[in-house]
Amino acid sequence: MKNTTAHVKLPSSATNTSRDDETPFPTQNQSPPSQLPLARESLRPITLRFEDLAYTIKSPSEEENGLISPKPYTDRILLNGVSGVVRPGELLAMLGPSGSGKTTLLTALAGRLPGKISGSITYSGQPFTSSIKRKTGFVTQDDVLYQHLTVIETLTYAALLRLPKNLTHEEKIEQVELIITELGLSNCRDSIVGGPLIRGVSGGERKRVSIGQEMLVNPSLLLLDEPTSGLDSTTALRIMSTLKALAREGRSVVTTIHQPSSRLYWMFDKVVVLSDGCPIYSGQTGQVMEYFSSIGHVPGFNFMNPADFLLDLANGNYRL
Ligand SMILES: Nc1ncnc2c1ncn2[C@@H]1O[C@H](COP(=O)(O)OP(=O)(O)OP(=O)(O)O)[C@@H](O)[C@H]1O
Repeated sequence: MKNTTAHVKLPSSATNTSRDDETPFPTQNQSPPSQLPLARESLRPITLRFEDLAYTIKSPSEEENGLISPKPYTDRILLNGVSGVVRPGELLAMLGPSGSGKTTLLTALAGRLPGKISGSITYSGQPFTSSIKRKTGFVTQDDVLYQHLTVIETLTYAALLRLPKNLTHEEKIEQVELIITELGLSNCRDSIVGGPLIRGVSGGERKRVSIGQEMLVNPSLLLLDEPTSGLDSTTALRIMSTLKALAREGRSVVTTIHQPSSRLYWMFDKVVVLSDGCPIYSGQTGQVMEYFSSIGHVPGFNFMNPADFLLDLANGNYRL
């Protein structure tokens, strides 16, 4: 869906980009070690920084007044001037209406967007390389899992395929066991994953299996597309608590999310709010309301879920 209503366009100078950008978030790495050592290998923290990202695609021209356009293709801007930073230990959420560009931005950050992206994306100051790719986990919206395999079989096959050859078979199995415990999958470890025609694990467990597949390689950067979609609010909260714990172990975690409850919203350290590919806010979660009230936008009633307020803004339901 494309948002056609006028929305709050903020000049880039007005867009809040974390005032305390340079303050590292306290992570558990400074005290207890990570629970998920990839065969005793420690995490290498990644600071993900994206600045002034813009992405345009060529899309087939539409007819105007019944006349075929002289140009077969027109430029369509999917991202425009998006900036942000996520540090080890932080959980950043991308919010916005359907079609606002969240998946496009996440795919860009995962180094998987085809074509040219202008602006810069750096990973601890470096461009995207195969070494960064190895340290990045990417959980897509539509996970592909074999419906006849059990949870433990799914993760074991993924471990045997993805973990480096220098690990022994026992070490790979050890890694699978750690993930099963870490992600709370012990109760369903021997249940089949299932699919549209075969009843298997629950939606929340299935999501955790998808996250587990990416956790196998002990990623320093974890990117997730709508990990809570289709889940009830309690299960969504449990998944987000898991992601927050993974972040606090020293990972940088970025997730897209559609309509978080206020309990979920307050779990994020930072948010990027997109409207038609443009950022209307990028910064600390706790400063959102203060920022918008400083430029004349206040929620219609007290105790409004800040995420609902942000989505209203992104949909153009508030004007100056
Ligand atoms: N390769 C493409 N070709 C044409 N249009 C595209 C392409 N990729 C994305 N789009 C369009 O770009 C816009 C942003 O898509 P994107 O999937 O990033 O949105 P989103 O915010 O993640 O939406 P949702 O919440 O519904 O998943 C949409 O209008 C989509 O149709």
